[in-house]
Amino acid sequence: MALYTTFCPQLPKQFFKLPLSSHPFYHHWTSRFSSSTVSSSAASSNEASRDGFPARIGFLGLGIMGLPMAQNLIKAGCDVTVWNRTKSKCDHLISMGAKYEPSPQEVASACTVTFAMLADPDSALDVACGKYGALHGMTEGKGYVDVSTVDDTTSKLISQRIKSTGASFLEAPVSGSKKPAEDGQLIFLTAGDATLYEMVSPLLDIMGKSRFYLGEIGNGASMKLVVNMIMGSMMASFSEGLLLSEKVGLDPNVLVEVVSQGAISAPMFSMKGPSMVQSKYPPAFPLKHQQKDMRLALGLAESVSQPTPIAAAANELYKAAKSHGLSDQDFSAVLEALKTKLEN
Ligand SMILES: NC(=O)C1=CN([C@@H]2O[C@H](COP(=O)(O)OP(=O)(O)OC[C@H]3O[C@@H](n4cnc5c(N)ncnc54)[C@H](OP(=O)(O)O)[C@@H]3O)[C@@H](O)[C@H]2O)C=CC1
Ligand SMILES: O=CC(=O)O
Repeated sequence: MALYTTFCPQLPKQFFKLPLSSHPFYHHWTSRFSSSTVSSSAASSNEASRDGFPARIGFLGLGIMGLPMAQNLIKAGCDVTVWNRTKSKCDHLISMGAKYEPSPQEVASACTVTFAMLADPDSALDVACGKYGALHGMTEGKGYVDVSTVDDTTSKLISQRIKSTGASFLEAPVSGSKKPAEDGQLIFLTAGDATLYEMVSPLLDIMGKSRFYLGEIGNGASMKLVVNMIMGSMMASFSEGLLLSEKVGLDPNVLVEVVSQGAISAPMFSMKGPSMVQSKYPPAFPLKHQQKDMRLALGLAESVSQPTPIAAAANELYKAAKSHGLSDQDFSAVLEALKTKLEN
């Protein structure tokens, strides 16, 4: 399997303040999506909106990440149709002008491109391919972009099913948390249909600061899992350091400051350290999702017989944190599991 990496530098944000009709992909997009193969509902959705955006865009899954991502599309003038399992989470976006459809199928049917931001492999698969899943609204000429963090096997399965309708599929998990999502500063790790990638790039650039195209389906999912495996191990190690500093009579706030000035400085430590010292974990990246990513990354490592002892040890800590009721706290709450372990 050839892995090739193309880094597409972020176009300046001002670029998107121009009417989209001046974007190089605009004509490509409008001509592709106004082809006769598009269903009638999609054909009507292909008319340029009043702000010059060429298509109706669907967004499925409005949790911590999906909501601000969809919101940024709306703010940029896109014609967005939303769905979420818990309908009340759509209300804010509807008040901003979003349309609503009662199922993923109906969103996909009404839209040209549909994004999905779901919790885990099971929900991503169900929303894409389940009974009222997006699959049933997809036809040739449409695109499905899954931005959830899942494993490569799940992504390949969703891709196969979506493509069996004649539609295109792109996996595009994101690196970056709640604040980068709000600020349109996410990093997209994409793979799959290159034409769809080109077509949705202006939308990715509204939601993100950079994007990587990694080739075959599965490469985006795997890249995301490797990144989050590193992140999860770093957070577990940082937690040990904070607790150790305190136990030996040092001020953990000073440790955060020292770390921030050296070679191991990381924005994550500077951002989360101060609240961790106060045992506060407002959820930006829920701990249950970090543990899911550790589990999936370990499965990935297993598939190629790669030893990952550090990640395996960190995973045990996240599992312990979950069993202590910390699933919905920020993943930095892994520190609490370590405290409990030390106290036991
Ligand atoms: N938070 C973060 O910092 C980041 C998260 N991610 C990844 O993005 C994805 C979403 O994360 P985040 O927004 O934080 O998660 P949340 O837990 O806030 O949101 C999860 C979303 O999935 C929906 N969902 C869950 N189960 C089902 C189901 N069975 N059927 C239909 N919908 C379901 C939820 O619907 P409902 O509202 O009804 O519960 C909600 O819309 C995850 O894969 C995560 O790993 C990636 C980068 C950063
Ligand atoms: O997946 C989480 C993130 O911060 O990236």
